[in-house]
Amino acid sequence: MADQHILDALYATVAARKGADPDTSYTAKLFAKGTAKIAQKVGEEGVETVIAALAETPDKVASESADLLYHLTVLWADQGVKPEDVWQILAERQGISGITEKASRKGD
Ligand SMILES: N=c1c2ncn([C@@H]3O[C@H](COP(=O)(O)OP(=O)(O)OP(=O)(O)O)[C@@H](O)[C@H]3O)c2ncn1[C@@H]1O[C@H](COP(=O)(O)O)[C@@H](O)[C@H]1O
Repeated sequence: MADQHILDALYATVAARKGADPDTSYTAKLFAKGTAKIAQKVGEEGVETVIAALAETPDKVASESADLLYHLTVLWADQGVKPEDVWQILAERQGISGITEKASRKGD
């Protein structure tokens, strides 16, 4: 457990809430509302993070970022995306400059 990333642990908790009682679990309530609501929450938390950056404090950016990451893990579980799928993509990108990658897409 010590070397498990907190997002992996959060994902495991979130995924285990599928089918749980919406009266006692906020995550179960989101799953019951469905993909559109879950995706909407990710968008809202993203916007709240942007607002915190533009008009509030670094502490608020951190707490909105935590809300965003939590809702993103709910979206992953809803979509059947596992954290390791995302980690794999990030690992494959390591060492590849975003500028180089963008240039390789020119003409797509
Ligand atoms: N990390 C979180 C987490 N971060 C934010 N939130 C909830 O996300 C909600 C976001 O706030 P909002 O004001 O947008 O919520 P709201 O107004 O009720 O949203 P609407 O659905 O009405 O749009 C709040 O209710 C927060 O409590 C979280 N809820 C749960 N977790 C984790 O998920 C675990 C399981 O939680 P339950 O499913 O509730 O047992 C917890 O132990 C935590 O580890």
